[in-house]
Formats: sequence, C-alpha cells, structure tokens
Amino acid sequence: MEIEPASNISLPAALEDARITALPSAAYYIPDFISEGEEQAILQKIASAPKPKWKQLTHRRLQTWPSDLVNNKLIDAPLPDWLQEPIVSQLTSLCLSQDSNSPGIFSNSPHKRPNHVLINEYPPGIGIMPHKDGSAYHPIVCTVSLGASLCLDIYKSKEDGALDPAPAWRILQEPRSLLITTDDLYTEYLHGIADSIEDTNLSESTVANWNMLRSSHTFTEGRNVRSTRTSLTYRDVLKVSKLGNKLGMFQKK
Ligand SMILES: O=C(O)CCC(=O)C(=O)O
Ligand SMILES: [Fe+2]
Repeated sequence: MEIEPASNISLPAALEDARITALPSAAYYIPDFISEGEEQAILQKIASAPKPKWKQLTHRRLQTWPSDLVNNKLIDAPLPDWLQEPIVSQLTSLCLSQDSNSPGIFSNSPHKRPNHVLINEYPPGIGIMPHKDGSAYHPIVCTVSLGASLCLDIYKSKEDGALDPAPAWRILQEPRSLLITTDDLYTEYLHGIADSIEDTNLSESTVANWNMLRSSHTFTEGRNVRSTRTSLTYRDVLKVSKLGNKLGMFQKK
C-alpha cells in the first residue's frame, strides 16, 4: 500500500500573522493553504465537469458553482463536496487573532460561510480587466490559486473616478496559496491581472507579499513565466432564493 506523502499545509494560528502589511486594509496571504494532492484532485474535478459548465468568454473560460447569479441572487443549492472539503472548513476555521473571542472571517457574513465559487482559468497572455467585485457579495473574497503563479494588480481610482493606469501594488499568488481581500481593498480599490505571458521586475520592493512567498527563489531575475493558472474565488452571495420563490418570480413575468 502506498503511503500518502505528509501534507505540508500550514495554517496560521491567527490571520493577523498572515496580513500583507504593505497593503491598505486588508489582505492576507497563506502560501500553503492546500496540499499538492488536494490541488491535483480539484484540477481533475474541474477538468471533468460537464462541458456546459464552462462559460467561454472571449479569451478566458469560467465555471460558476453551484450556478450563475440571476439578478445578483443565488438559487439555493449546496456547493459540491470537492469545493467544500477541505477548503470551506479551513476558511471558516480561520480567526483574525489568537484571542479566544476572536471572530472567524465569515462570522459577520449572512450565511457564515462562502456559498459560491467562481472558477477562472487563465492561459498565458490572458488576464482580467481591473474591476471591483460589486454589491452582490459580502465584502470578503477568498482566492485559492491552482497550477501556476501570477500577479494580481491593485489599482487606485482617481478622484474623478477614472482608473489610475499603473497598478499601485502587486500581489504574487503561488499555486496552492490562499489570498483573502476585504475592507477597503474590496470597496475602494480595483484589482486585475495583466494580459501578459510573464510577470517581470518581481522583487522585495515591487511585490507586496514578497517576504511571505513559499518560493521567492524560483522567480529568478525577477521573472515568472506564465503557465495556465486556475483560481477558485469563494464568496458569500448576500441574496439567496429558494427554488419555490424563483418559480414564483418566473410566473409573474
Ligand atoms: O482570478 C483571480 O485571482 C481574480 C478573479 C476575480 O477578480 C473575480 O473573480 O472577481
Ligand atoms: Fe474580482
């Protein structure tokens, strides 16, 4: 019988120990949130999802679980097991501080846990335009990265609402890492991923979480040559409708 390799995942006792202090409030980075075995198992589940689960955009494709939002509402349904375990349990177990009364990150969210997962696949050269995530969700985003590394760029918007064209900060996300963004980073700033085939000029002075990376030594000459990176974005959708209500909604039309 094969012996399972020891898992090298390690969760911080307190999320404040994982805070990316160079950023405005607030982002947290945990490099080894899931194991390589878990990463591979999830990638296989994504690959074996029925073809209609994929939504093809111009350059990128994505899956939404349990389903797309309709008018910012989620139709009540559970996440599949492979998106629940171990990730949701680990997310709900994270506490802000070691204080015994410290709240979990989803303590204040309406459903006390993420109920929706967006799966985005980014081949080399493909990113996502700078954007805000908007009002459909409780303002906490948990992103698990699979397969490869890339930089998430954080942008300030100017007084007049226009986008400052150069990102103000960069966060490097390694495979199997968790990035949590919340507070002002959710509401005030935009985030995006450049349409690049490599991330360049990576260093302690240009990457906000450089000292928290598992493998900063692998980015030789400050370069990350992109290969396909898949992300799982876990959020709590504020409005959930039971199927009964939804049928009612259709009958009214
Ligand atoms: O893939 C990512 O890391 C970002 C995805 C994203 O911004 C979103 O789904 O809203
Ligand atoms: Fe986003």
